[in-house]
Amino acid sequence: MIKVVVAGFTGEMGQNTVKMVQNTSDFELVGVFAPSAKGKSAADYDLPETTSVYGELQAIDCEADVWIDFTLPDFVYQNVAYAIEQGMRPVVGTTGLTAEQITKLNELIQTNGLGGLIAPNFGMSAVLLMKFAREAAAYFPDAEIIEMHHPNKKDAPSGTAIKTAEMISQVRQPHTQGAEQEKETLPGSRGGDYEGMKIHSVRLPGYVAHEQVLFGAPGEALTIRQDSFDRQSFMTGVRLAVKEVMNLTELTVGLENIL
Ligand SMILES: NC(=O)C1=CN([C@@H]2O[C@H](COP(=O)(O)OP(=O)(O)OC[C@H]3O[C@@H](n4cnc5c(N)ncnc54)[C@H](OP(=O)(O)O)[C@@H]3O)[C@@H](O)[C@H]2O)C=CC1
Ligand SMILES: O=C(O)C1=N[C@H](C(=O)O)C[C@H](O)C1
Repeated sequence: MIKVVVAGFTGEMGQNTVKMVQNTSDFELVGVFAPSAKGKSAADYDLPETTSVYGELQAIDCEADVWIDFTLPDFVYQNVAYAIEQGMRPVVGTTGLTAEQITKLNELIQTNGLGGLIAPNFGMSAVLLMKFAREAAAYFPDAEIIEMHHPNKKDAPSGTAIKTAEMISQVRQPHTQGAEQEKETLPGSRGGDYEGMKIHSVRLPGYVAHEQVLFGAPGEALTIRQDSFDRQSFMTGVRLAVKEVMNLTELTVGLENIL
């Protein structure tokens, strides 16, 4: 039995994750954490009384094997560091961790003899989009990324878009795209810049999580697109990560590394 804590359990992803944990026979939901849950009980959320409900990070004292984090970019580092110090293996979906923070968390994991997984996207369509984009970029070095999400998303660009750009940059020489003397008459029109690639973030009602990578070359173009229409699309990956993290001995980044 793998004992699991879900941090961010009241959020969009947290609610889906709680259901997944409860519906997976070899997982046990031993704790849930969200600031708004301070002073609340399991009964307030229709959770079994064996599930501890926490509203403050430092109060979390339950014995657990895995910490699943779907919180917010501003708090994920402190949450995951605490979880590792409590002996839990992090499965991190929350985006926004810096390279420096990831290095520090990996050192903490090594010190505590654990393993962990960070995945900017647990969806198979997104994992494949990033792999295909890296393959295409070797032949089409001029690319722009458009990510589209629901209007409640706090960070831009998405972690998936940044990971996509990072993977493309493994096979692409940094270079500017567009006119040498281009002028933005409306600031921000050309989007964010990653080694000369442009990244654009769309936030609209009706969208959940979507990304397309546009490649252009003389006389031709290539577009690769993924769509997550429902957050259920992430749950297979999260379930796999919880099982596989028990065998990891370092902090692994990217779901593709455990497929
Ligand atoms: N890797 C992946 O596949 C995916 C990653 N994500 C990422 O997951 C994160 C969450 O997304 P989403 O569920 O839509 O966000 P929501 O805004 O719906 O939920 C955020 C959750 O974080 C909690 N929270 C707020 N502050 C803190 C804190 N200080 N410590 C702990 N928890 C806190 C909220 O609790 P409260 O009730 O107190 O407000 C809430 O439960 C984002 O970073 C997003 O990019 C999203 C989808 C897929
Ligand atoms: O905030 C979201 O919803 C999502 N965030 C992740 C990201 O920033 O890449 C993953 C997915 O796109 C959904």
